[in-house]
Amino acid sequence: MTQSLTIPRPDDWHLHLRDGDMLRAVLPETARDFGRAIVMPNLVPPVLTGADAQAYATRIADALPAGMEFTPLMTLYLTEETDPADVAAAHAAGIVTAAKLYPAGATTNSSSGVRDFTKIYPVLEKMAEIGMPMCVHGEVVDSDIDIFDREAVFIDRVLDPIRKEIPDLKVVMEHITTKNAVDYVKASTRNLGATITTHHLIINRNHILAGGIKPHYYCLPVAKREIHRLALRAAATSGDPRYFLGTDSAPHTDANKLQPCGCAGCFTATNTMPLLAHVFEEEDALDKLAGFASLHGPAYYGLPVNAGEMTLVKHDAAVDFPKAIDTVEGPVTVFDPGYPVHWSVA
Ligand SMILES: NC(=O)N[C@@H](CC(=O)O)C(=O)O
Ligand SMILES: [Zn+2]
Ligand SMILES: [Zn+2]
Repeated sequence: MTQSLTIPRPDDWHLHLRDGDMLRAVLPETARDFGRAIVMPNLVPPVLTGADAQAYATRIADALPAGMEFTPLMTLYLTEETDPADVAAAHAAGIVTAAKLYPAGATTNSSSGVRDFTKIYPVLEKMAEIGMPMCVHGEVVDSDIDIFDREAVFIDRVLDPIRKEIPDLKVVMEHITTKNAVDYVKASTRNLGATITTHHLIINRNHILAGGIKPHYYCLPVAKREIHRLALRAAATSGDPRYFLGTDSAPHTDANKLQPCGCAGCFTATNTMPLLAHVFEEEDALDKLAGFASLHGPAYYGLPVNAGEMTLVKHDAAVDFPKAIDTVEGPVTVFDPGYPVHWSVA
């Protein structure tokens, strides 16, 4: 029996497109399925100013293959030196949609991020005033905090104080990985949403570590215990509009992943929508996929839903996805859920 599901064309509310040859290789993987994406600013050097964002948006447009339609929603990388006036001007000009807070040292290319969060209060106040969302990588970096606790501690020590100080600031907790984050979002009354990745709905920390180390499952924030994965699945499939898809698809070449000190990131742009159909079907929640992937994100960001549609089809036979995509720098392995998937995009 062939089953199908049609939803409005989805968006990706957290994506790494990189630059140069890597951008050209990975952009079609996203543009094929997604209308828009919030494009992360953690390039080297980072996207710091409105002018940087404008230039990066142009490079993305130039890299888009003819005939594909895709709108990058640009972000600025917050530092202790970010100029509130530049942020406001770039937002008013429609160049940027949001600004991203990286605690310094928390993740890939975050060394220019923030150490003293009070230093960015002026820019956050300006963002609150103009209705510009702050996206946040929510992990503390203290070496005495266990890596599996870094998200929960960030909520208590950093995020909640910022939200209490600036309650009008619209916040998106990016790539949440814990029940603590799910509950924190659920308990909020306004100005808080969260993105959830595809891979955190599929893997827990056993998948990374049991039976041999799996570098392709290593990302940040690192996948947690099973109770957290289950909380994320419940949130994503609940229909609650505060949770929406942000794949955090983060391409690194195999050469950079398969190292004594390998890079963090899972590359899911290629097969995210079939994987989500699989997950939502398992949760008996296929009727909630449109909300999670296509409706809640635009509603939170105050943008229209995409005009087009996507149809997902379930096949009797398992579907083959590419194992890797080729780039000039070498192959980038596509996330493998470790089980057969029967869904594809029509
Ligand atoms: N998620 C990751 O593991 N990696 C991301 C950075 C990030 O989103 O934290 C990357 O840029 O590679
Ligand atoms: Zn991150
Ligand atoms: Zn990311």
